[in-house]
Amino acid sequence: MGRITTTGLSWSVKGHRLLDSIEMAAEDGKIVGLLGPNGSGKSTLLRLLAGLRRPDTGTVRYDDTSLHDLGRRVLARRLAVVEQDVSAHNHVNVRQVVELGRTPFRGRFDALTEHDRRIVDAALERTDIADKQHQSWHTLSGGEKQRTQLARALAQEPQEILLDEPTNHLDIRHQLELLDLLTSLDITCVVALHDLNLAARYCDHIVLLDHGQVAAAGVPETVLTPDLIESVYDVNVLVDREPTTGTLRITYLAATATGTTPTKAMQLDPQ
Ligand SMILES: Nc1ncnc2c1ncn2[C@@H]1O[C@H](COP(=O)(O)OP(=O)(O)OP(=O)(O)O)[C@@H](O)[C@H]1O
Repeated sequence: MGRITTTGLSWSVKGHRLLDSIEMAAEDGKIVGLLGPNGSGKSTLLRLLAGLRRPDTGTVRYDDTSLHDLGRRVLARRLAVVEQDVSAHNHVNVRQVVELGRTPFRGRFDALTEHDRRIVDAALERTDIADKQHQSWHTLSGGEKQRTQLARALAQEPQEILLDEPTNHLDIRHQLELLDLLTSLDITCVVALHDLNLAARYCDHIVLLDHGQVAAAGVPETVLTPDLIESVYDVNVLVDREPTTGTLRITYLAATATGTTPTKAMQLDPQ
């Protein structure tokens, strides 16, 4: 089991409604993509799903239990969160960061067991970061930090993972590997993404946010249409299928919003 649902979820700051009546469902073992322009509410929604913010109205449910009724420790044992701005881990190496994933299963002063160590080894291998396990966290590249954070999440052996733009620092191979890995796991994933082609290829279900509201939700074919993409992102696109795999393919043609059209001054001087 690992179903996440929300009903009527709203959240405001200083009178500004940043999320408005969000209804969404992430079914067991599926990958749900949260899409939307900058500031549309993806990270905020992930924080509400993680219980890091309390909604003004509405409920988040894990299976049939509301987040409010799940104890912190129970939640920590089933839910992993991979945040966008990774908090600093000072004076620790990669392996020690990944070992943090075992914290919810240990007593405060308990040493890691052999079982814990095997899980940490497997997580380091699966995320291709094992060769850096003794390197200091603060010396890692952005992509290595992201892979380490994912390894920590996997070491938690969660039923659900929330990921905020987990591919933004990754090179192309590691982007594909990360999403292939998520696909291969039997874990419910809610993942904020900017790359519509990655979303089309890997997500079972997409929730498209616009100004804190759900503009559309469904399988990639029904959400990633030229009309919806233009109305939410102000970009003209061509949507077709990649001929060898048949995957939906989005080609960006031009920004349509007046504010984002290149001005004369931004264009190359022909002389
Ligand atoms: N604590 C806060 N106080 C004031 N405004 C906030 C707060 N948290 C979020 N916001 C605003 O809410 C909006 C949604 O932010 P959020 O980070 O959820 O967007 P996002 O879709 O994740 O954007 P991005 O793609 O840029 O990461 C933004 O306009 C942001 O400035």
